[in-house]
Amino acid sequence: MTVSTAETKQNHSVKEQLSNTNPLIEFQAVLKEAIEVLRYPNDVFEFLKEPMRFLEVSIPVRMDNNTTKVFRGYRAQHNDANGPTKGGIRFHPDVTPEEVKALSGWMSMKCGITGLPYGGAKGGIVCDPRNMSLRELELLSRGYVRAVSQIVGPTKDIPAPDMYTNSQIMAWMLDEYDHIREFDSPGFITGKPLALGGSEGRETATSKGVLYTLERICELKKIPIKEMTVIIQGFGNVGSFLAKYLYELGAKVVGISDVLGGIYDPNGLDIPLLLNSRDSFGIVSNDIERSLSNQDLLEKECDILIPAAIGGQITKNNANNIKCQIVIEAANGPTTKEAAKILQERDILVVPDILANSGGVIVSYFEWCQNNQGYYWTEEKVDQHLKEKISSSFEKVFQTSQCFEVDMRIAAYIEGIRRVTEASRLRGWITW
Ligand SMILES: NC(=O)C1=CN([C@@H]2O[C@H](COP(=O)(O)OP(=O)(O)OC[C@H]3O[C@@H](n4cnc5c(N)ncnc54)[C@H](O)[C@@H]3O)[C@@H](O)[C@H]2O)C=CC1
Ligand SMILES: O=C(O)CCC(=O)C(=O)O
Repeated sequence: MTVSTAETKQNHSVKEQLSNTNPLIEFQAVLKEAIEVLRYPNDVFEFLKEPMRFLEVSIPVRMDNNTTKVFRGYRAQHNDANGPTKGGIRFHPDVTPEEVKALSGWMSMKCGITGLPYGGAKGGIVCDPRNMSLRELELLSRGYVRAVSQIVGPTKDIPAPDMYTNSQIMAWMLDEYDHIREFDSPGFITGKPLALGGSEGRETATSKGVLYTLERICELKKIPIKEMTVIIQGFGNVGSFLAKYLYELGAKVVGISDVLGGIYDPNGLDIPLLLNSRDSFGIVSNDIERSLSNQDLLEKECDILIPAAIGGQITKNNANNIKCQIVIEAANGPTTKEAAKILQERDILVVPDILANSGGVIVSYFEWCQNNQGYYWTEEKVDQHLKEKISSSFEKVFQTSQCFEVDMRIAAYIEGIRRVTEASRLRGWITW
């Protein structure tokens, strides 16, 4: 697959925008504010601002043209006081150590809010999977597992899919781990195919979680979803299922995008057609015209804006131009702290990533429980438990935001920090 000029331009402008945002600094800034609201000592900030463990590895891969290419890979384990660490693996050309560290911190917060018996982790490999063959991807996936095998495992650190990784990549990783350990360990990784011990409902879990969060917001604001206009940035695992569910519920999805640009129609898009024309990387067929850039799409009028692609999309540069009532963060880290402040001043509600997209890790937890028990649930059971867990997490964060008079992001961090620090304190890792 070759990269088009349009894509190069799009990537270039995204990079320019991202160059001003460092996800680790973003994570640390909100962490610090939440710790101050809690009146916890600064030692807590010093303890949580970086992952407890960070591994950087080289992965040599014999490419199809017979040359050897060496890829950089990372695994960050933020805090394991509450249990083994948990978090996805991202394959993306722009992966950086700072991004992986921040993503691991966000995972700790997510697991804390939702009360899962995990700490946060995240992995990443600097690569462009869209320009690699299946054979090369398999070798890279297996090489990554060999390189990190000492620090991962079903009771240590459990990976899962994230951007540009999927159930097939999880299957190769599981197989490699089983070879190294010499026994069958389905609980090593989640988001794997059903035939290898995956869970019903994991593929759709993140988007369903976002949907349940949105339903709660609509109830609170007393606006029916049917009357909503929605824009979704990103049409991959999260964005595409979300578009499908919203369309089925009668909402008007007026804009979507992929890495190549935005597709917009104020009368509503033909979502079934777009779903049929997307590839496994969440890219819609080139026959469909992208009338505007990703950045322009974010500034179009709608009721609900859902960033569901990459981080650093809503910044101080465009926050004043956003024209919606509610932003639901399906992606990790799409809104910078400065931008969130501007949106709050403009009375735009932001539902934070660490709450809104926690459906993925919640169902990954159910998958791990099923693997440990060797007993598998129906999709209805998975869905019912997901709804219960995300709804109770939402109520907790909402109450905390009222109680401390803070926005939902700070409230979500407060819940995450409380749980991580309680376990760390009981273990004697921090004292005050
Ligand atoms: N898959 C999961 O279970 C979870 C995913 N997330 C987050 O949701 C977001 C999306 O993840 P997935 O849907 O799994 O990824 P994916 O790889 O399935 O899809 C990514 C989508 O984003 C688009 N995209 C890539 N680069 C872009 C750019 N520069 N500008 C605009 N669009 C771009 C792609 O074309 C594709 O449509 C990520 O931030 C991820 O960390 C969060 C929680 C769980
Ligand atoms: O399913 C998981 O364990 C982690 C999903 C993830 O990486 C995320 O929530 O960002």
